[in-house]
Amino acid sequence: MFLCAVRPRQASLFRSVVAAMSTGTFVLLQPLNYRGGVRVEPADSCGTEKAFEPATGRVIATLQCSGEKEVDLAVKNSMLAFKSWSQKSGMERAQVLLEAARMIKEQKDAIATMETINNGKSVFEARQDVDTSWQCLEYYAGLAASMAGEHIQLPGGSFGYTRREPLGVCVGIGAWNYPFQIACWKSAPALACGNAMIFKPSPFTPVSALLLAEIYTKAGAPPGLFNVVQGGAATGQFLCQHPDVAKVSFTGSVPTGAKIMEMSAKGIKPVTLELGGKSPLIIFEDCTLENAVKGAMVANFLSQGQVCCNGTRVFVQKTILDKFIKEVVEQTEKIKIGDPLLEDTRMGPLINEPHLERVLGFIKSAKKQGATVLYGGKPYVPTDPKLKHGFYMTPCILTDCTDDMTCVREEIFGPVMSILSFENEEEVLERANDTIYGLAAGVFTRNIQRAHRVAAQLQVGTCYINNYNVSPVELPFGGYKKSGFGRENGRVTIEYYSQLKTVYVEMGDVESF
Ligand SMILES: NC(=O)c1ccc[n+]([C@@H]2O[C@H](COP(=O)([O-])OP(=O)(O)OC[C@H]3O[C@@H](n4cnc5c(N)ncnc54)[C@H](O)[C@@H]3O)[C@@H](O)[C@H]2O)c1
Ligand SMILES: NCCCC=O
Repeated sequence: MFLCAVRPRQASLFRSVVAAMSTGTFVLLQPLNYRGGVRVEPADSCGTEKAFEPATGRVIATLQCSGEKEVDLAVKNSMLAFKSWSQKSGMERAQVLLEAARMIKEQKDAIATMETINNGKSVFEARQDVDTSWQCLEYYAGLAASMAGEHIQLPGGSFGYTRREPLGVCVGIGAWNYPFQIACWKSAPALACGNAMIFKPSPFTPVSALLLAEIYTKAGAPPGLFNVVQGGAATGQFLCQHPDVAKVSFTGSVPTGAKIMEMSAKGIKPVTLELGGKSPLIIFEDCTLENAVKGAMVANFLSQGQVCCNGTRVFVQKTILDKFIKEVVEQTEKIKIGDPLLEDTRMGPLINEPHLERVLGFIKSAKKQGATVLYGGKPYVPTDPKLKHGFYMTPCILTDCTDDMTCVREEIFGPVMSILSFENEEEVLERANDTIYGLAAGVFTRNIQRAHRVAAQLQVGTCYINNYNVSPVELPFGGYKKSGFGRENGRVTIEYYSQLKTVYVEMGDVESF
């Protein structure tokens, strides 16, 4: 068994160590909080949490959940960093972000390996997540120097101008499905705007945010600019309720999002909420079928189906239903399930045992409600003996689904595709929009007018035309309805991490009463 104890200045050692690692060998012993530019044990704790390697079911770390005192220390430390960082020019901030992006690129394989060990997604996918992470840092580095206000001419030679200013210490709270990417997508725009950030990863995936923290420090960020506190709900609450926290950006479930908003409302803090979904994917008879099938696979089985924007309600026009089902089953049979660190694996384990049970429970209830399990949906034990306690299942295709079934209404967050049929555009639009969620949607058609007409009418934050689950950092990402508000990525996110000051300048005399 390999015991890894990596210190901040040992990044190159870390790289070679991780590159040499295989499934079933990693144990993390060093402190998991990051404050003031170094790893630290929390000053106090409110319990412990275990982090697993989903591929083997082994515990890789036991983390101390940060208590109120540790959260306060992290906030004070970040406030100090904010003082100097907020005074820097956009170009100066950009240099740090660009250097951090360069280091992420250089350490891509090591970061992806670590992510795979802690999260279970295939290393093939984890590398793509690392790419969208450094790209995000580069993107906001590019915007940092061009952030500017306006000059407004007023009567009598007086004038006004606006300054785009940072908010202060921002909190980022992450979900477990994209641990490194979420930390980057929140911190890059926050830091580019001149804020400091305290990030709390999910207790299931505490590891990769620390790699990012170390990279920021090495890239020249002042100590405390990006701190990491570990813990679960209680630690998250301490962060949201702290009076010196200026903003909370949250990624996670709808019920937790509601709590975050409530806590933030008490402190009049702006929030960004990136929440769950139950997105529709609409496949018209005039699509290119091969692309539509591939799109449905990407929309459902990426990251073992644990993706917020997955298109899990697959509406297929009746005339091509049989053909589509035949093709999608054939493609699903080919998915290689197993050790996520192997190059040709495309489906690893789910995040943990309770979640696996929950997903299997949805399939059971779908059967009870009349759906047909056409393919998969069963626990899976890989042949490799070291994987026998991992949290695997076969990808599942449900047919004969109806709009009122639980599997069609609720977010399953696992590899379960529900196929529904439809007759015409008007009908499918009404059904697609009949949900509390509004994160994403997809439409496959070769009719250009129809594609844009449908996209305009879908009540969602992102609509993919003839593709699915593509996340270029230049495009804003976020939800409508209960899938949240605020955006990540794109130019618009600058507005969510900054505030506007108006300055009035009098050029004449003050008129008296
Ligand atoms: N829209 C998006 O961009 C996006 C991206 C990824 C995941 N998600 C959603 O996230 C969910 C899965 O993630 P999850 O299971 O980690 O979600 P979750 O809501 O259980 O937890 C998310 C985070 O919130 C913390 N937390 C839990 N209770 C809290 C509280 N009372 N106060 C403060 N913090 C608290 C958790 O420790 C974790 O860090 C799914 O619904 C998925 O769709 C959304
Ligand atoms: N790749 C971005 C999607 C994150 C949602 O879970």
